[in-house]
Amino acid sequence: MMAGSPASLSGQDVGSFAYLTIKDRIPQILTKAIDTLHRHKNEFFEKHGEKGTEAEKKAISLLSKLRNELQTDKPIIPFVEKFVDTDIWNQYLEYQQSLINENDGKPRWFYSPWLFVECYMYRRIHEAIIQSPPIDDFDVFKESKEKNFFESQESLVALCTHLQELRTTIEDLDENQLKDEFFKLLQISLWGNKCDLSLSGGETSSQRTNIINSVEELKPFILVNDMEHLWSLLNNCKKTREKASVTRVDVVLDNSGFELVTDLVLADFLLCSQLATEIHFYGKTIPWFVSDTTVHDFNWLIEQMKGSNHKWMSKCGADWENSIKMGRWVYHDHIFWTLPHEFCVMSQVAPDLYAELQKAHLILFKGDLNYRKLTGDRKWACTIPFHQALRGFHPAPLCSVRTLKAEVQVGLQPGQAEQLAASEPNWMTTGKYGIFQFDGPL
Ligand SMILES: O=P(O)(O)OC[C@H]1O[C@](O)(CO)[C@@H](O)[C@@H]1O
Ligand SMILES: [Mn+2]
Repeated sequence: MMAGSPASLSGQDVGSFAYLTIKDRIPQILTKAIDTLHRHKNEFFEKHGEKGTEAEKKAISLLSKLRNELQTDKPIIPFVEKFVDTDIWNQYLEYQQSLINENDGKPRWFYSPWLFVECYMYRRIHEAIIQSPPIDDFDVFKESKEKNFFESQESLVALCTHLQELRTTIEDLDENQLKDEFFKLLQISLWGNKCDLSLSGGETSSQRTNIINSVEELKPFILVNDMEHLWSLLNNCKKTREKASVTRVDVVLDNSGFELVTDLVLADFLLCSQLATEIHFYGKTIPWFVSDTTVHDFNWLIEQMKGSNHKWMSKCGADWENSIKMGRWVYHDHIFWTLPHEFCVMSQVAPDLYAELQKAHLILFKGDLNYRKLTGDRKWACTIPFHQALRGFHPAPLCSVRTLKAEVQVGLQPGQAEQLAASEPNWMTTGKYGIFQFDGPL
């Protein structure tokens, strides 16, 4: 731990959101994963015969064992199955062990940092699956991610229609109108983050109302609003860039389904408004926090949209496929995103990724988990500056776009947190509030 940084959020604090997540939400997610495997039994048999049935049983028994370890607060055990990140994970487990001063103290579910044990849980789900060939490429969360997409159809159609209309008039917009549109699509992408499936324990959390009409009403719930900085930065790039030179915006993606579409709509707008010339996306290499985007989800969603019988939705799908083909959109994978590390160690743990991010003019970090990793998921006072909480993580100008779902928030005005807490004790964890929090030279 770096000197001067506060303790990590953890299940030690009985009654905290971290505690309740480990006690209730995580076991619920495990139970759901087990149930999903069970329901796919016939499919595994049809595909692989007896071997498929055996694999299903094995995966279920590994997950049941995991749930039992968690519920009885057993020590965190090392990973056994060889995978690209197994050694790094096991080293991290040793590091967590080294932080414990007691003799023979072992990292445990309710004792260790919440960020660590929650990431560990998802990595163990992955281990259970890869230990169970031939179903070792099964994504236990795929179904819920797809359901979220289908249940949000109406709102997505409205969003795609809005984007396509905007594209036909974009040339005629003056600077102020363009800025208004930029702000609108940013806010849609922010509120898209309400729809993750991990907070709801894997239950559906789709977008059923037309989000475009809600943007104005939701404005009072934005606690930190640095949208103006994002505009000045990108508008400046646009005005000063030479012909053929690049303005690159990187988006560290969060959830698939509705949220992903809001991110892609924003990305589309950034290119057609010429606020950016290139967009780079980062997704997860393994199924993560239920709804996080993997490359399969990314491609699946674009394919689905392309095949939609709604004219504008299918146009979006086709345009986006083309952006990828032309290299204006680039998708990146990196194992770092599914490690438990705080971002302040990225330059040491994943220097290649850090170097990649340094090429961006602006990085958007979507979602709550990314915010927890940006700030280290620590008990910061709500008023300490964001820059300080980043503890040296400054690859490029960056902005967190997240709705609040964990008890960490920095950079608030004095008194702001107290005022919120007085009227709403759970203001930090319901996803009702959101932030655009920027760090970078102004
Ligand atoms: O998809 P997001 O916005 O990263 O949110 C995932 C969130 O789910 C939770 O883990 C709940 O378990 C949050 O606390 C966590 O940060
Ligand atoms: Mn997520």
